[in-house]
Formats: sequence, structure tokens, C-alpha cells
Amino acid sequence: MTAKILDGRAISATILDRVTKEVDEFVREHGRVPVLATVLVGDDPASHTYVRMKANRCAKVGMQSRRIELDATISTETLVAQIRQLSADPEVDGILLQHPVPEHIDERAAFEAIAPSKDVDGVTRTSFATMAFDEGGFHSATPGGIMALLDAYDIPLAGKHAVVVGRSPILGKPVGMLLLARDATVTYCHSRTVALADHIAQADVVVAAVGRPELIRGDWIKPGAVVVDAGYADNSGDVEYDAAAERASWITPVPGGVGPMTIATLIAQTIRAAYEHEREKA
Ligand SMILES: Nc1nc(=O)c2c([nH]1)NC[C@@H]1CN(c3ccc(C(=O)N[C@@H](CCC(=O)O)C(=O)O)cc3)C=[N+]21
Repeated sequence: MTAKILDGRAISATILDRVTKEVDEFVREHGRVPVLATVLVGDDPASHTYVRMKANRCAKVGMQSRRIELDATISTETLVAQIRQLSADPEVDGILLQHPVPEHIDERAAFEAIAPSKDVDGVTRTSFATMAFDEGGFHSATPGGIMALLDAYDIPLAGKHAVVVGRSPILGKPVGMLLLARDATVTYCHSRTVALADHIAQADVVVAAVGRPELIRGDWIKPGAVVVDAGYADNSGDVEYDAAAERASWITPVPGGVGPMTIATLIAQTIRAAYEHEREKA
């Protein structure tokens, strides 16, 4: 078997086309352009690239982005104050704080300074809780993008055994909960898991979200499984792609899979936030 491609580039383009129309309508209706504020701390080149891509995608759909770049040495308090200011700014619809922040900063405290109504990247406790209770809040961008990609290809999830590798608060943990909400049977694996290969071999759906290139070997994959690779360390995935593609029924490439879906989710949630802000004003 050779796997079919879950084409995140194509599906994200469809989403961004739809958002472009929504933005156009929003501007005509409300006489202003939606604004996404991006906050980047420090000078990690990969983080700069991602934030630039997000700003470019904003421009492409007709939204404005406001870039805030902060020195790597700033304190948690200063970062929190900056983000609170954006949360209080009526011109800002969405706020993205690029992860990771330098180690001396309390990243959780910084995320929590994002007003829930502006949490278009889905990183706050409020968003986590609404996601977990299926109450329609903003989804964490990568998990939301993964679900949209699976849905675009009508991948069945009910009753399937999904194995999520990784348990980070904005990726592994929430994607497992979204799969659970769709009636998958979910197993979480992580750095302390014993016999990872044996778990992967049981999976109908594998979601790899650890950031360790080629941690997951192709010959672990159960024939016919769906493989979603959310790894992006050094621009390579967590899955040994060629060997996995020989066994899988569907697979996400890196690049061109989960990455573009993450950005599309962020952008789609930003126009939604803008509409909700206008509704609150009315
Ligand atoms: N608060 C926060 N939210 C995030 O969503 C977030 C984050 N922090 N920190 C870093 C990760 C990483 N991330 C990516 C987004 C798009 C691509 C992407 O589109 N990559 C292209 C290739 C990139 C290239 O060509 O260089 C692709 O996969 O096709 C990758 C990685 C979002 N992240």
C-alpha cells in the first residue's frame, strides 16, 4: 500500500479563501479591518519565520497584523503587562504569543494574560476548558487544524484507536481530547512511555506531536493506519515518512501537512473573534 496524502496546503488554501470572503464582508459591514497581534520574545530564527508566515497569511486574507517583538531578557511581569495591554486594546481582535518563550519567563502566566475573547490561538485555560467541555470556544491552533484536515478527507474516527504521542498543553493533550470527543478510543504516549513501538502498532490513527525527528519508525505503523505528523523540529516531522507511507492509508507530509492547517485555524478563529467583538459592542 502506498498512502494517500492529507494535503494541508490545499485544504488550508480552501479555508483561507473562505476567510478572505468573510473578511471582505466584515470590512464592508463594520468599516474596520480585523487585527491580529503577534508577540514574539527573543530572536530564535525559526520562531521569527513562523510569526512572519502568520503575518503574511493575515495580509493574504485582508486582515491586519500588529507585530510586537520583545527582548529575550524581559521579565514575566513586563510580558504579562504587554499582553494585558493588548487584551484591553479595543482595536485588537486576536493575540498570539509565540511559543516557546525564554526559560526564565513563566509562559503559562503570559498565556493567561490573553483575554479569552482574543485567544484565537487557543492557549488559555478558558479555551482549554471550553474545548474539553465541547462548549464552542477557540481551539488550540494545531489540534484544531488537525481535526479540520481529518474532516476534510472524511476520515472516520468513531471507535478507532487513536494514539497520540506527546502531551503538551497546546498540542498533544488537547488533540487527544478532540479525538475523544469524536468517539475515538485514545491512548496518550509520552517520554516515559514503555514500549512506544507496541502502542503505535495498535493504532488506527497516529498523531505524532513530540518534536523529535523520525522518532516514530515507519515499520511500527499498522498497515492501513492514518498518520498525522505534527512535528516541526528543524523542519522535519516526528515520523519516518517514506517507510510510514508504505504502510499507512493516509499520511500528512512535512512540510505541507499540519503546519499550514495550524495557521489557517489561527486565521479563521481571528475573523470569528472580530465578529464576536462587534456583536458585543452592538
Ligand atoms: N503559540 C503558538 N502557537 C502555534 O501555533 C505555534 C507556536 N506557538 N510555536 C511554534 C509552533 C510551530 N508552528 C508552525 C506553524 C506553521 C508551520 C508551517 O506552516 N510550516 C510549513 C513549512 C515551513 C517552511 O517552509 O519553513 C509547512 O509545514 O508546510 C510550521 C509550524 C506553530 N506553532
